[in-house]
Amino acid sequence: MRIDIAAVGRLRKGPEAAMVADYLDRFARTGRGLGLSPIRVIEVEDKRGTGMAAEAELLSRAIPAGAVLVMLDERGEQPTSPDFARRIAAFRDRARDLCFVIGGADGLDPALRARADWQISFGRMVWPHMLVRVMLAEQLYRAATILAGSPYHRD
Ligand SMILES: C[S@@+](CC[C@H](N)C(=O)[O-])C[C@H]1O[C@@H](n2cnc3c(N)ncnc32)[C@H](O)[C@@H]1O
Repeated sequence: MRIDIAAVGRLRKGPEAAMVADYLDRFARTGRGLGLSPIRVIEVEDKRGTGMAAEAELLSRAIPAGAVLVMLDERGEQPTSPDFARRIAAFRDRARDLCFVIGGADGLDPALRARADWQISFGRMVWPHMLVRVMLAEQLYRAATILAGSPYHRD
């Protein structure tokens, strides 16, 4: 199963980039025996000033055809980590690829959000999009450890 993260903006070298790289590296190692390919991050230009619609256009072009669209949005569903892992496994078992989408400073264009197959939230507070990348990378790694039965996650 292929998992991509399509995100607005370029993550510069720094603590967030180091954390994302670390979690994605751990995911790649844990996911190898689980039928989960290494995660690819696709960055699109931050079009602050020209509006969300321009970013939505770039994101639409970046999203792989046929992928299940999982949008990150504070208004979305709040699954537990084990539920998140189970849902990923269910998509994998149906041979579906996933594309997680993270908006820019203005958020995700409503027309793009309307295309979501699943909207997930990391709580009702709004987080900076670069931190959301770190949180998503960690949750994906956590999901892989849950599916692998390793003791990283504790309820
Ligand atoms: C700074 S936020 C944009 C907030 C924007 N004002 C809005 O109303 O959507 C940038 C992106 O980070 C992600 N994000 C921020 N907070 C989030 C949360 N609590 N749960 C899930 N994703 C979140 C979303 O993808 C959002 O588009």
